Amino acid sequence: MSDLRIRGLVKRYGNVVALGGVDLDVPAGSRTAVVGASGSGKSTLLRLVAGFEAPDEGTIAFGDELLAKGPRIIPAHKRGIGIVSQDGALFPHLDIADNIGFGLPKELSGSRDQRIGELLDAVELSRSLASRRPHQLSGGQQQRVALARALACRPRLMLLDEPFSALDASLRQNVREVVAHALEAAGIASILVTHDQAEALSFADQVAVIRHGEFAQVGPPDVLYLRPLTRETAVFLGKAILLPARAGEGFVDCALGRIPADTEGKTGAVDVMLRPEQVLLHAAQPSPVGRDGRSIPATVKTVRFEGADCAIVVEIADQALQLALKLPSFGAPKPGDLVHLLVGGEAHVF
Ligand SMILES: Nc1ncnc2c1ncn2[C@@H]1O[C@H](COP(=O)(O)OP(=O)(O)OP(=O)(O)O)[C@@H](O)[C@H]1O
Repeated sequence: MSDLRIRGLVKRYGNVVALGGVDLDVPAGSRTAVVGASGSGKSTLLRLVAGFEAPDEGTIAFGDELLAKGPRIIPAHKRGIGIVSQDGALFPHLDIADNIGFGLPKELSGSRDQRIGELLDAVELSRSLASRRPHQLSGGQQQRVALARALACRPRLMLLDEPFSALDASLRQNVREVVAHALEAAGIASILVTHDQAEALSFADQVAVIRHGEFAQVGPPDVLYLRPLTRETAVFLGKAILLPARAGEGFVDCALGRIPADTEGKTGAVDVMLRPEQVLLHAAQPSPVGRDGRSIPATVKTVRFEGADCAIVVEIADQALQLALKLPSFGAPKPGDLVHLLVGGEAHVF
């Protein structure tokens, strides 16, 4: 199986540059997520890869096979690419078996039922649902049928266009895991477009952050989350604590004391980023460790219960600095409590 290679892809709509020259490699069997705000160019990229539209410039290829070279394109139905859209787009007048069977080659007639059964298994749906119509299934079940239908023709790439966005939060995670597992089992590469950062980070091996038609950063999810190239990407991907600091070799001095950091040759005044979950909170000891030690005394200002976690604001007294943290609700402190802050892991230096 070949990798998908996108080079210098440009798409304009009149004066609007929807894609400003993007490069992307999607290795065979891997999962890529493209995440960006509304209007950033996600759907445009998907439409060009699917073959629904032609680029103005650039190439899309599988190995040596060119799918698009500027406006000259291979049509969508000859690309071997499957698509699952936001609403699943199942045929309402066909039952589930026929919806899935729609994608199967005609010559398969004898083993058709067997294959439909296997596809239902692959997306973890009971075979007993085969005779129902789409409206007799839940939203999550419908999306799994949509995936089964798209898997039926054994595509070399699956495009997932916000397929989980209409589902409620707990179901979304479950369907996402089923989809990821089914794609992995079938060895099919995928591109998920989403505006949901957590979804992108948890689904993919590779995440591309798109902004104004260009990739701000492409890489493994943990690298993007912990080592974003810019502050903008840092705050787009999750809550961030941004602090001024002075960098030495492998560490920084900041309001949270001296902490290890990926300084990579940078010295002097820098900005650093920590994720809130890196700041751990301990009940104050009888003799607090001072700023020159490893933990920093602080006062809890507010605690907001959010279920499993709670949002806590602490103030580092002598710095008049407030930090917003996230902690497990179980055993959380109360407003007014004196606590110690201890940083886990490295700070990221910009
Ligand atoms: N057919 C079109 N004609 C004119 N402009 C378009 C067309 N399609 C997209 N655009 C513009 O191109 C830009 C990128 O649009 P695109 O739909 O790719 O964004 P998106 O990231 O998918 O947004 P959303 O998350 O809201 O779906 C936007 O500025 C949009 O207005």
